[in-house]
Amino acid sequence: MFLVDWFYSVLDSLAWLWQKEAKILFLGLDNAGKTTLLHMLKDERLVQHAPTQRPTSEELNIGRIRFKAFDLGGHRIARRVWKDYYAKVDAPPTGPAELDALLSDDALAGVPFLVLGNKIDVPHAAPERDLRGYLGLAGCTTGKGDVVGLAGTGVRPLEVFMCSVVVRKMGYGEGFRWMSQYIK
Ligand SMILES: Nc1nc2c(ncn2[C@@H]2O[C@H](COP(=O)(O)OP(=O)(O)OP(=O)(O)O)[C@@H](O)[C@H]2O)c(=O)[nH]1
Ligand SMILES: [Mg+2]
Repeated sequence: MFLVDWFYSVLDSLAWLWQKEAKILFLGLDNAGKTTLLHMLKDERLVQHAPTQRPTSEELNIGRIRFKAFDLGGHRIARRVWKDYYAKVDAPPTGPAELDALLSDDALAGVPFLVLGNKIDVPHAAPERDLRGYLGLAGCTTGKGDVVGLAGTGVRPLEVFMCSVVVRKMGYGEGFRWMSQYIK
C-alpha cells in the first residue's frame, strides 16, 4: 500500500511533464457571468464582481491542461479590445450576436468555440434549442461527446452547453471537458 502511495506521489510530482498549455478567451456580453465563472473555475468561490473594465488574466488548471484565461469586459467599449487578444488563442468561450463576427474572423480560424448559455436557473431562461436558433447555430454544432474523426478534417469544434454558474453550479464542467479534448 505504501509503495502504491509512493508511486502515485511520484507520478503527481512529475505531472507537469505531460501538462498541456492553452490560451483561452472569455468573451460575451456584459453581465453574462464570465468573471463569476472564471473565479468558480479557479478556486470554487462565488464572488460578486463589478463589471470588468480592463482585461485580466488568471491561470486555471483543469485536468491536465493549464489554461491562461483572459477575462475581457463585455460592454460596448470593452469589446473593442477583444481583437487584440485573438493572436494564438486556443479557445474562446463566447456569447450572442458578436459570435458571427468571431466565427468568421480569420484570426480565429479552426479555434474551438465553447458557447455557454448561462443562468438557466433564472425563471423563463431560454431553452437550449431557442438559444441555438437565436445564435444561428442550429445545425452548425459538431457534437457533444468525444468527437472521434473531427481531427484533421479542418472542421472547427463548436458546441453549446447550458449552465448555471451561480445557483445550480452545473453545466460548465461538461463544457470545459468537451473543449479540453481539442487542445493539442
Ligand atoms: N442567477 C444567476 N446569476 C448569475 C449566474 N452567473 C452569474 N450571475 C450573476 O450575473 C452578474 C454578472 O456576473 P459577472 O461575472 O460580473 O458578468 P461578466 O460577464 O463578467 O460581465 P462584464 O464584466 O460586464 O462583461 C453577477 O451578479 C453574477 O452573480 C448564474 O448562473 N445564475
Ligand atoms: Mg466581468
